[in-house]
Amino acid sequence: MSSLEEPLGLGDLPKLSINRLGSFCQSACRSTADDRSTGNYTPSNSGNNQTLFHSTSRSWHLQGQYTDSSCNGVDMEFRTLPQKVSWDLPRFVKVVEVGPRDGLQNEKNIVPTSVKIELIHKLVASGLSVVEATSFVSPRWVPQLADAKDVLEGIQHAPDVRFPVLTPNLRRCHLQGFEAAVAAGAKEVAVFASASESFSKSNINCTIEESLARYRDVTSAAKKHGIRIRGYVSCVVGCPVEGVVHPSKVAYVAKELYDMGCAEISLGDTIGVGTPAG
Ligand SMILES: CC(C)(COP(=O)([O-])OP(=O)([O-])OC[C@H]1O[C@@H](n2cnc3c(N)ncnc32)[C@H](O)[C@@H]1OP(=O)([O-])[O-])[C@@H](O)C(=O)NCCC(=O)NCCSC(=O)C[C@@](C)(O)CC(=O)[O-]
Repeated sequence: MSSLEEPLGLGDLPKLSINRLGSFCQSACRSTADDRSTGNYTPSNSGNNQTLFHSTSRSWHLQGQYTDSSCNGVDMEFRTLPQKVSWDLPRFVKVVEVGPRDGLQNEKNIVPTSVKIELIHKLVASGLSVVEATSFVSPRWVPQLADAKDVLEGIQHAPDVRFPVLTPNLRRCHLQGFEAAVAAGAKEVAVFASASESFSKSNINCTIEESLARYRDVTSAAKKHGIRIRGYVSCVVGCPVEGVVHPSKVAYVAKELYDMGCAEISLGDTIGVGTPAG
């Protein structure tokens, strides 16, 4: 699942100018640093060769001759490749890792809490800075994540890593949903709507409008607590029951989520039908 932190219009996309295509391929093998605010990007220099990848306003340039033996033991030089290749790329790609939630919610066998915590720590250690940790949903609906409180309380929080959790409602009774998430230390939550009525019904047992009303409660409480909110729209291309989903429905739900304060909207091709035509 990917999402854009800020919507980029075509005009906002930077032009990528690369003097040597091969250099780009090689640097991609071992990229290490990515300064999102400036667009500066400096691959590691573990080999003997130097390369610099930087941006000046909207243009990216790769400078210097580059040979590298660090990727697959191949020593390549790209003198013969085209001198300049240009195409449009976004300034950065944000990865939101959802395995501990989206992956484990479907596991036939319930994964022990300690293993979930270890998984999350390993994902963070691999360099991921946003790891969706769990869901504060009904344990009747998703027994695999019934230990949400223990998982969120058990992980080591770090200032530069975010652990959003799914919250389907403010609460139903006792300490549930958003309120339980906050009590367990959540600093970021996600609400999840659908562009398809059938999917909404089967996933969260309510209509799209009912879900949006619940999420308005969640988002207004989140704003009071200074908690960041992500929004999901499921079935943005197709629904397993309804088939094709019209883009206007997706736009409607996304705008509602945006208007209620979601800082980021994930458009999910939930059943994976958004493949290129032809
Ligand atoms: C939304 C509900 C809760 C409605 O479920 P409901 O049964 O309609 O809820 P209700 O209000 O009638 O309450 C029924 C029972 O649930 C309890 N309850 C009510 N709320 C909570 C709560 N927050 N936490 C714990 N318990 C809760 C409530 O206390 C009550 O308990 P009882 O009195 O019967 O003992 C339910 O349908 C649910 O939990 N659904 C979650 C489904 C889910 O997690 N789906 C997977 C995530 S979505 C997804 O994967 C898509 C996504 C995000 O990845 C994007 C994409 O790829 O498309």
